[in-house]
Amino acid sequence: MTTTNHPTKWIVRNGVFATGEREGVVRGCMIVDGDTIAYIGTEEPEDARDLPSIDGKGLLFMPGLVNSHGHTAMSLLRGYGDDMVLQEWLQTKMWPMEAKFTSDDVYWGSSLSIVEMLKSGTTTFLDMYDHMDRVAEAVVQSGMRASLTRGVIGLCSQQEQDDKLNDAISFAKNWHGQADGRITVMMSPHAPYTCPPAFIERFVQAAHDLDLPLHTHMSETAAEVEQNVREYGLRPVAHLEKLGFFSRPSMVAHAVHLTDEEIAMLAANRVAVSHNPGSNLKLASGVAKVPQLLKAGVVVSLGTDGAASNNNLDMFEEMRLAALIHKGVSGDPTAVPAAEALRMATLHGAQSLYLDNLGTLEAGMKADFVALDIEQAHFLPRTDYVSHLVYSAAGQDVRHVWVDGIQIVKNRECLTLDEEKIRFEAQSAFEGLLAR
Ligand SMILES: CSC[C@H]1O[C@@H](n2cnc3c(O)ncnc32)[C@H](O)[C@@H]1O
Ligand SMILES: [Zn+2]
Repeated sequence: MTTTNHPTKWIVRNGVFATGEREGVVRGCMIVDGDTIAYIGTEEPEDARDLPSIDGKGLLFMPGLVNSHGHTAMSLLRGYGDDMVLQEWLQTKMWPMEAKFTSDDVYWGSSLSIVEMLKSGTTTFLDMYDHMDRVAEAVVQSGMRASLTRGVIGLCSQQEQDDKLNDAISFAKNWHGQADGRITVMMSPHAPYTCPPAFIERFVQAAHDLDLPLHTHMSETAAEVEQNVREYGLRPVAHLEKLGFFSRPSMVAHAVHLTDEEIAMLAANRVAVSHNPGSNLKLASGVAKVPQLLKAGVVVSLGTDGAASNNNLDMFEEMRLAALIHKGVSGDPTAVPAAEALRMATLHGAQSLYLDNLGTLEAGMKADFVALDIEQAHFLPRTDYVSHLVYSAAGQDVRHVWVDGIQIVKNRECLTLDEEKIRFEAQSAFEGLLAR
C-alpha cells in the first residue's frame, strides 16, 4: 500500500465519537497526528484552526473492530459444509479440502476475507492457518493490522512435526513487527486434541525463546473435553497448564465447556479468551460462560472464527450475538450489556492480541477507527449510540475506515485492494479446489 497523499496531522470536525471508553460518546472533534490520535473532545483546540479537515456530519466514529480469532483463507469454503458438528465438519469437509490448498488459494481466500472484514469495520484480525507468508503479503497490501500465527496440527510423523514447528518459528522471525509494526506473530499448536503433549511443550519453549504469546483452540466441544480426560486424565485447562502453556501470555479460542474451577484457573493465569458465538452456535458446540468469565476478570474478546463456520466475518453480528445469547441462556437481561459487548470487540480484542495503545478513541491511542453512516432509519432516534452500535447496526453501515491514521476504505470502496479481481480469483480458486 502507498502512504503518500496523507496529511500527517488532520482533524475530524462535527463528529459523534463512540470512544469505547468510560465517557461513552463525545460530540466534537478528533485530531490525528501520523498514526496516533492526538486529541478528542468537545472543544476544538485554538491551534487546530488551519489543519486539513474532514467533515464528520452524519457519521458515527468508533474504534476499529478487532476480530480475535479466525482462519481467513477459509472464506474459500464458505457454504461448503453446513449443519454439522465440529469433528464431522473438520474431518469430512474442511481437512480434505484444506489438504489441496496451494499458497495461492490461501492468498486469494485471505484477500477475500480482508475485503469483507475491512468493509464491515474490522481493522485488526488474528489469523491461524498455513502458508502464512501469503496471508502476511495480503495484510501488507491491504494496510490492515493483524496478529498472524502458523497453526500446526501435530497428528503426523516426528519429521513432519519438526518441519511444521520450524516453519512456525521462521514465520515468526521473518514477520513479527513487519509492515510498520502492523503485523505481530503468535505461536499456535492447533488444539490439545490435534497436538501430542510433547509437541505442545515444544511450542511453549519456542514461544519463550521468541518472546511471543501462545494461541490455541480450547474446550470448544464437550466431546473434546471428554477425549482429553480419556487420553490424558485431565480436562484441557489443567492439561495445558501442566504443559506450561499458561506460563506465557496466552489466548485461547472458544473456551465453551469450562467448570467454575477452570474459569478461576484461567483468571489466575491471566489467560485471555476469544469468544466466538456465531461459530459456536452454528457448529452446535454450546454457549460459553461469558458473564462468569467477565466476572472473574478474564479478558474476553470476540472472534468470528473462519467464514466456513459462521458464515460471515461481520463483527457487528458477533457483538449483537454476544449481547443477546447470554441474556437468553441466563435469564438475566443485564448480562453482557451493550457497552461490554463493544469493549469485547475493541479494547479487549486489542488486549487479547497483546497490542498496546489500541482499541479506544483516546489521545495517545493508535489511529485505527471507522465511521458509520448514521443518517439511516435504524440509527434514530438519537437516544444511545452505544446501544445502536450493538443492537441495531450492521457491517454494511460502515462507510470509511482508517488504520494507523491512513484511510483504506472510502465511501465503502477499498482503496488499497482490487476488490473485483479478488472476487474473481477467489471464485476461480474454489473451482480449482473442486476440480483437483
Ligand atoms: C492448522 S490451521 C487451522 C485449522 O483450524 C481448523 N478450524 C477451523 N475452525 C475451527 C474450529 O472451530 N475448531 C477447531 N479447528 C478449526 C481449520 O479447518 C484448519 O485446519
Ligand atoms: Zn478456529
